[in-house]
Amino acid sequence: MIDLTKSKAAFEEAKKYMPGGVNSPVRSYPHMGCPPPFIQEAHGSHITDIDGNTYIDYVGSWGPMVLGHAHPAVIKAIQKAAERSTSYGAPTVMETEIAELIHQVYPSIEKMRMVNSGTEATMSALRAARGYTGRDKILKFEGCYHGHGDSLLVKAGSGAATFGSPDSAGVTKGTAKDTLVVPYNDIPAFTKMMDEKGDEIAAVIVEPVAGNMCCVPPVEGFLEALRKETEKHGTVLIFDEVMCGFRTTFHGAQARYHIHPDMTCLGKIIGGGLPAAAYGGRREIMNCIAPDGSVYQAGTLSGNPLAVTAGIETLKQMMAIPDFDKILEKKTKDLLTGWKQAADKAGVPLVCHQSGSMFGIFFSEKDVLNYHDACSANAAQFKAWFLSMLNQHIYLAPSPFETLFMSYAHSDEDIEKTIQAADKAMEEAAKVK
Ligand SMILES: Cc1ncc(COP(=O)(O)O)c(C=O)c1O
Ligand SMILES: N[C@H](C=O)CCC(=O)O
Repeated sequence: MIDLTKSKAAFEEAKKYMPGGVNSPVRSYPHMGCPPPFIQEAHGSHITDIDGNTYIDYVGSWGPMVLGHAHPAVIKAIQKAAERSTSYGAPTVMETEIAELIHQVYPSIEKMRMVNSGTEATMSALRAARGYTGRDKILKFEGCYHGHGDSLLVKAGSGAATFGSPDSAGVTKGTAKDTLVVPYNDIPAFTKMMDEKGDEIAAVIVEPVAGNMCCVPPVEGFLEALRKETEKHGTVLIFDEVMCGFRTTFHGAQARYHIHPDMTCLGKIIGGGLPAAAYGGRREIMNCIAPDGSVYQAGTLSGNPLAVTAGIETLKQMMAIPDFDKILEKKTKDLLTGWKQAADKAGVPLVCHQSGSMFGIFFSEKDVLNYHDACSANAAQFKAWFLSMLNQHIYLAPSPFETLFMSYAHSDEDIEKTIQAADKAMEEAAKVK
């Protein structure tokens, strides 16, 4: 068993001053039966806690650390930028540089605006879509998480699902009534809703690869149906690629599935581990944003020079490695193949999902296509698996609703060690019904 004495004490102290002792709920290790390791530092594929335990990390700060932690080139670029000041609140050339870079990789993003979090990106994209169409309603999918904006905390995934509060308290009935919800991957339910209400719906927002009910890729025809129906009804189609952007493929889910959304939200990787996100899309829609148009959206720290520098350096490092996304996809596949073999050996039914370098497993006999299926997976087996992996120094997300991430820094040796640990962890899961 790993020793978490110092983390336990730090957690108790933190709980005196912060709700749940954390600044984001899932970090509190809900229902996992151990305190969260409090982190000291992280390098490459490894993360170390204040008790001195070092783990192989598959959380990667929930996605951004695609190059691994403390990548030397990214750190150097941030240090140099910091010497020139940490914020200007005024335009810089580097903001145009990152917008051009992103446009190159995501041609559907003709114009974009930088913000500080994925939450701001989706919230602002929805406001833009409402301003552009003059409509109030939006449609989202059950189990998808788009950050904690009021209108999106309806049937939400991620921590909202983990804590059993997918419909958050504090969201007014008035706000919630404008959010329509349909099961993910359910083409008939979606088409029916669009037939009935399509002309009132400003935007359909979707995680094109869902990553907040663990990892659930779209079924064949789902994203195509979204594109077809939104076009028919003059509804803005928003791809929330905050998580799956640069991971499903370097060019996102929109390239993998050949769908051109009207708007895209990005985050995580584009800040290189610092707070940055962006929303953008068709020029005609983005021209509605102030100061060009009447949809207001602003930010004191938007386009922050440290975050933009870290983002540009991260993207450039990724672009400099041929087949970067394919390399990560292969590492991920190798890992999941080993986990599946471990599960088969232990007689544990396991469903493995992957999209590029994002991945997840379900303790389930049948495939998982939506939030209902994800909720039906065996939570007790997940807990046994998770604790065994942690005790073997493998750092996974402490919830069956979260996705895991591979980084370039993960070596073959890391993957081999993680597969060996899975042998024992699956045996532990097998003991639980
Ligand atoms: C798909 C998706 N959209 C939006 C968000 C919100 O981003 P943030 O946590 O940066 O506000 C997240 C993650 O939290 C996410 O996974
Ligand atoms: N699933 C969330 C984002 O992707 C995890 C981040 C958080 O809630 O802290």
